[in-house]
Amino acid sequence: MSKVAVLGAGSWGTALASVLADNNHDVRLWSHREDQAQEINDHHTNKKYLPDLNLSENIMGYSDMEAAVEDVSAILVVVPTKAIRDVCKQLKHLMTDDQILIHAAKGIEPETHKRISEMMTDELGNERGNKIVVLAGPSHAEEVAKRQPTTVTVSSYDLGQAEAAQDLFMNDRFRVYTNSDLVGVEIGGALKNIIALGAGISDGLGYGDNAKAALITRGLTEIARLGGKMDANPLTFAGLTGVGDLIVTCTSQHSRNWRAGNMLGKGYVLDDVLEQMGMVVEGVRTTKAVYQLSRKISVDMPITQGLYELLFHEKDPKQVVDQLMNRGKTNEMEDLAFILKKTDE
Ligand SMILES: NC(=O)C1=CN([C@@H]2O[C@H](COP(=O)(O)OP(=O)(O)OC[C@H]3O[C@@H](n4cnc5c(N)ncnc54)[C@H](O)[C@@H]3O)[C@@H](O)[C@H]2O)C=CC1
Ligand SMILES: O=C(CO)COP(=O)(O)O
Repeated sequence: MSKVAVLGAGSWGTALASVLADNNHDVRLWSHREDQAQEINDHHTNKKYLPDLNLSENIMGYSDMEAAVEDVSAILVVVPTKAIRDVCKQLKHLMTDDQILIHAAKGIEPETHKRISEMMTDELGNERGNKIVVLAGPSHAEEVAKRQPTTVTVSSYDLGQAEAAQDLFMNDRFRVYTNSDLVGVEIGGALKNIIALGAGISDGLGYGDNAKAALITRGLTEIARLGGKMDANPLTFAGLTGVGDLIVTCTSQHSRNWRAGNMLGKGYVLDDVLEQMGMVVEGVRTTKAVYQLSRKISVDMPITQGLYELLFHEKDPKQVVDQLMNRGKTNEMEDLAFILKKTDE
């Protein structure tokens, strides 16, 4: 079996480390906090992020990145989007060409509007960048940690690398598909967090299932509209990393984005919500990034726009709902036509 380094010991890094350990790999779980690495080694727990999980003896905590990545066959980066560049800068001089590089983060960078693999490529160079694998899909850490059935997708410009990642993770509780559309997989994974914030707000306001179904469906349309413009394959949005992740994040109380939205809908202010969450809520920064990007490349994204105004200009949630409901008349088929056109090509 292989040695694998997992960089990032939050909830998702820890859950994925457990999947790897179940597959009998030797897992080095790196944290930038020494006390956390110590807790993993001394108590085989990571109480802050997954309080009910007893970690396998196959998982060792590391706070020294150099030691964590030495001689491993694969490196998995699982930190929030805002820490990706920092981690890659440290990693650049420590990794070797033969190591498989996977990331499992979901976000778009506000300043540059870049996807995670693009940010990593900036830091690590094109040669390395072309081999990066993304792992995404409907997968809350809390359920993966309990070994509940979960499906994800891995994608890379280099299919061989994606298949190698599939082999590392796949087991009878954690089913891994490949998909060659890296852009679509990353866009779906990042943008569903925006819509999940909206779904949480809708629930927090006391609206029902009709409103949530509308958000999910119309949210998917605007994700696919932006994705189409970014050269994603629109069919990807019908898959696990599109509608699959949208459903789980908009409907699960495990979702940090849904929970943050729910508090906003109940009237809490953003700073207090983020402080109370204590874990990353990627949708907030991604909303800003995607709103700006949509303006730059002229893609109509009314839900994202409403959420941007709510999050960054303190617009009242009810006013945002009114704004969405009172938009001009639209023909649904015309709206979706570009998907048919794209898949015909
Ligand atoms: N939690 C989940 O169920 C899932 C999360 N994800 C994605 O995985 C990524 C990580 O999320 P979570 O693990 O949930 O976050 P988290 O909030 O549970 O943990 C974040 C971890 O990153 C570490 N960190 C923060 N800044 C750092 C830095 N500058 N350098 C090194 N480490 C740093 C923190 O100490 C913490 O261990 C996000 O992009 C999230 O969207 C994707 C799928 C599922
Ligand atoms: O990406 C996720 C599930 O697939 C996790 O979503 P949250 O960050 O909203 O918890």
